[in-house]
Amino acid sequence: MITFPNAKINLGLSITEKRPDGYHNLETVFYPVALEDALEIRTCPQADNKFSLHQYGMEISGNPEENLVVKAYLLLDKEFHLSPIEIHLYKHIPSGAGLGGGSSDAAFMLKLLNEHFQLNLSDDQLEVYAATLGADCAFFIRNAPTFAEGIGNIFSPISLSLKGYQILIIKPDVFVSTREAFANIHPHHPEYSIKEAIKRPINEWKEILINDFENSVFPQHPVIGEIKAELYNQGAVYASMSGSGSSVYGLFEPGCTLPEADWGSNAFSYKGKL
Ligand SMILES: C[C@](O)(CO)[C@H](O)COP(=O)(O)OP(=O)(O)OC[C@H]1O[C@@H](n2ccc(N)nc2=O)[C@H](O)[C@@H]1O
Ligand SMILES: Nc1ncnc2c1ncn2[C@@H]1O[C@H](COP(=O)(O)OP(=O)(O)OP(=O)(O)O)[C@@H](O)[C@H]1O
Repeated sequence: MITFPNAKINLGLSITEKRPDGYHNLETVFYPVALEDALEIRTCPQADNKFSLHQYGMEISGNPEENLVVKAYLLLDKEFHLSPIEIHLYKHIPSGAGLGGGSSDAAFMLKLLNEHFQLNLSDDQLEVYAATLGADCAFFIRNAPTFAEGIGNIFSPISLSLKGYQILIIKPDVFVSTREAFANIHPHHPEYSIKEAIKRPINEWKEILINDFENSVFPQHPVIGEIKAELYNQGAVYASMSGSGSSVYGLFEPGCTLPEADWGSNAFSYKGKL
């Protein structure tokens, strides 16, 4: 059985307060994007090991046990004693990009196992499992435009459609640590609530929809801010860093030609439709 875990972008991201547990409360809108990994599982009842992981495409650091798809399998195996499986993961979503690639793989693995082994878990139950694997994971269970608060795990659906808009995502060859990005933030409540900002026409977002991480990440990695400026130069209606970086996206009017530019050596780029 095969599935295609997709990426997300953040439309606005306010870090509102630091919590006693060290995490931060935030507000953001998650929006799914059709940049996808591929994830396949096959049951191997006779296998000696519970799982084997075969990876292709972009490399991910860490041992198989640290891969979020394996963590997702072991989480459900603890409860439901699943058959051994072979996992094939093709990585196309860059890591350390703020695109939620690892989180998406984990959530899609839970959904895949639920279907494959007929566990009959509801979306609510899957979200609870997903939330234990990472801050962004639960979003990918329902995978629809969502306003998120808390540590990024309390959801309310929003009616927002960017259908027809085009997206260009650029990830320069720069690694931003999410943990460090949070550590450099001075939390505050936004002047213009993201929930309200998102209701305004897209051509007004430039002034009112802000990702708080840009202020702390751009000075350390100027190339990321330069890409954002270039996306506006080239006609983006809205441009922003996603999550804690290092990727930046631009939204472009339906039908316009997306820019071709030299985004720097080893930069990753993706063009698609929302
Ligand atoms: C910034 C976002 O990308 C917004 O979409 C996410 O909140 C980050 O999610 P993520 O990469 O899945 O983050 P995790 O792997 O769960 O956490 C990495 C580290 O970021 C910090 N962290 C994360 C989420 C949060 N709400 N507050 C935090 O302070 C913690 O130090 C944590 O140890
Ligand atoms: N299946 C996986 N795909 C990608 N990264 C994984 C996976 N499993 C574990 N990881 C680890 O998770 C870390 C972050 O990966 P991820 O792709 O979620 O990045 P991100 O861009 O920081 O996402 P986010 O938007 O959640 O901040 C990487 O350092 C990687 O070692």
